[in-house]
Amino acid sequence: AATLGLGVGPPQARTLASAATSPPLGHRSPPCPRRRLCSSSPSSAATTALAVEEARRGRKQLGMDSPLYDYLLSNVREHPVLRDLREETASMRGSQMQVSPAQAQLLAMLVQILGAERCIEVGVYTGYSSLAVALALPESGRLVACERDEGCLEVAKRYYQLAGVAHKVDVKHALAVDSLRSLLDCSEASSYDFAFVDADKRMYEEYFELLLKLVRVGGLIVMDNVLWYGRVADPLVNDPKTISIRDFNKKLLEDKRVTISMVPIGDGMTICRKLEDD
Ligand SMILES: C[S@@+](CC[C@H](N)C(=O)[O-])C[C@H]1O[C@@H](n2cnc3c(N)ncnc32)[C@H](O)[C@@H]1O
Repeated sequence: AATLGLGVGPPQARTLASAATSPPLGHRSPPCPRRRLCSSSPSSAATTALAVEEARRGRKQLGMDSPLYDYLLSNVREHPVLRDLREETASMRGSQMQVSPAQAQLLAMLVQILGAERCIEVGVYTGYSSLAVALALPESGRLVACERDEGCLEVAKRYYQLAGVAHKVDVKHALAVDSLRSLLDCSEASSYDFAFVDADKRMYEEYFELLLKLVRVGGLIVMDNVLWYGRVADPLVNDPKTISIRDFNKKLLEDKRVTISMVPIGDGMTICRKLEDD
């Protein structure tokens, strides 16, 4: 999910019906959707701007035109409480930060495939992705949810209650780095199955290193926004967040401690599987 610092605007998490009322993407996009992420295109700055605008308008899938995006959304199974949260969040500042329903569904499936019991999320916002993870956990499961914004957490906690999963979520209201370090100080290294990172982009490398200590061998760390609206592929875009994600992606490609899969869902998520302990 995107960050407020991007300057991208309001409601992204719309209902399927309201998403369907958006002007067709094809009216404004180049003939080949792949061009949206093509850095060698002479109009790369324009296509990057288009991707950012798409996010602002609630279009949460890079490189996909309107009918196909609507079709994707109509094939997502979304828990009714997740849908209510998405609809409430749509009117809130920063709603474009929320992961898409398709992304949340993938996160939940990864948790289920892993048989995860212990999870961490970095960047909760109003709780959409964390609620999807908590719903996928068994009754005995635990999700450590790290978020610095108290107002967002109030919304998230209300929805954990509504969905009957509040007992599974351990909310850490603090800077995420401090929360992760305190888990390590409490001897919780190599004890987590799954982590999802969706917070400040300039801290990705630090979060990844801390989580690599906290996650067990075979466990997953999923990093969001790795395609950053296509900005990472545009050599003309060199703001600090873009450079940070670009550098992070480059390092991850060489990192022998994990196997990786960069999945072009939403704004891009890289799934990392830990191979070894230090
Ligand atoms: C992209 S949003 C998360 C969206 C969420 N995953 C969802 O699907 O709704 C990023 C969140 O990270 C939080 N955040 C940013 N920097 C942080 C930090 N250093 N420590 C804790 N939370 C942070 C922001 O307050 C924001 O709510």
